[in-house]
Amino acid sequence: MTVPRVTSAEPALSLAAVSYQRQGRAVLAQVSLDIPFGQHIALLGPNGAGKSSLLHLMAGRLRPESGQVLLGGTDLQQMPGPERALQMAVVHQHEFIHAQLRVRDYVALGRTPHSGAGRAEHAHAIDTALSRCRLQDLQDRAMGTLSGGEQQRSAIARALAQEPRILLLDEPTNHLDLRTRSDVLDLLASLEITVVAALHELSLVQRFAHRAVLLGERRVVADDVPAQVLTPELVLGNFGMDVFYLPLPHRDQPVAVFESPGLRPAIQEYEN
Ligand SMILES: Nc1ncnc2c1ncn2[C@@H]1O[C@H](COP(=O)(O)OP(=O)(O)OP(=O)(O)O)[C@@H](O)[C@H]1O
Repeated sequence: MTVPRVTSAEPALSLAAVSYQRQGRAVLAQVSLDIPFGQHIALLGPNGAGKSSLLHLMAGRLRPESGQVLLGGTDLQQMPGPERALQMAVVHQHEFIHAQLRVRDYVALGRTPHSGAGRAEHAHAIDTALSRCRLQDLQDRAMGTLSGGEQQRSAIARALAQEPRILLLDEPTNHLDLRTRSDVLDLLASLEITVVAALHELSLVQRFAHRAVLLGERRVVADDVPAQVLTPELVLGNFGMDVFYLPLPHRDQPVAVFESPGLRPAIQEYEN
């Protein structure tokens, strides 16, 4: 079966009234989303809101109870895995890491769907991915000897070596130190492909996302530009935190700072 080439006239990924349950309990109900090509989306929500489940549904790893997930107009469930892998790469929250594998060989696994490519093409894609994730110096190390952050960067490099048109990531900044976290978000922001990333760090959303989708109570609570989703009302209602926006001279947008509501009287007193 050949998959129609995805064109920019239709959404890269489309969820139509997708419902999903685990062990008889509804996790997502009637979720609909159209994700255009090149858009970067932050998938937000408190623990257990269904972010990972939604990413697994988008990746075709889970099957909806009802509704459809379409990749370039084709139902993902009808699309053979290798065809899907030519278009979409996934970085899971808990990647299975092959401890004995060299970093370069692990990243090269991303080339698996490109069976028709030549040696030079593979090498170029692997070198580019290693370089973008600052892994050139580690490429001969065994994966099992890397730190959690280095393994995370390797998992992202493997996904980039796949040269996908859509990249799905589940909490890609886990395990990363401050500098690497910032680098990874800048890297994601620089990608000219569709990116959907589940993120817990709300203060970083604006660094890479054009759009934020907030999940809560099995459905999409808000879906808009990040500033319209990370409003004080929605942040308090969904995360139980206050958000303050601080202008900084070197940034175009104010920086979001999250505080416990218990500190509100002290902050208001300071502001006055
Ligand atoms: N294998 C499973 N069996 C049963 N229930 C599950 C399973 N995996 C997830 N769930 C439940 O499905 C719901 C959604 O989980 P999911 O992991 O999608 O949320 P999440 O938003 O990604 O959470 P987190 O931020 O904690 O990673 C939760 O209530 C969770 O307990």
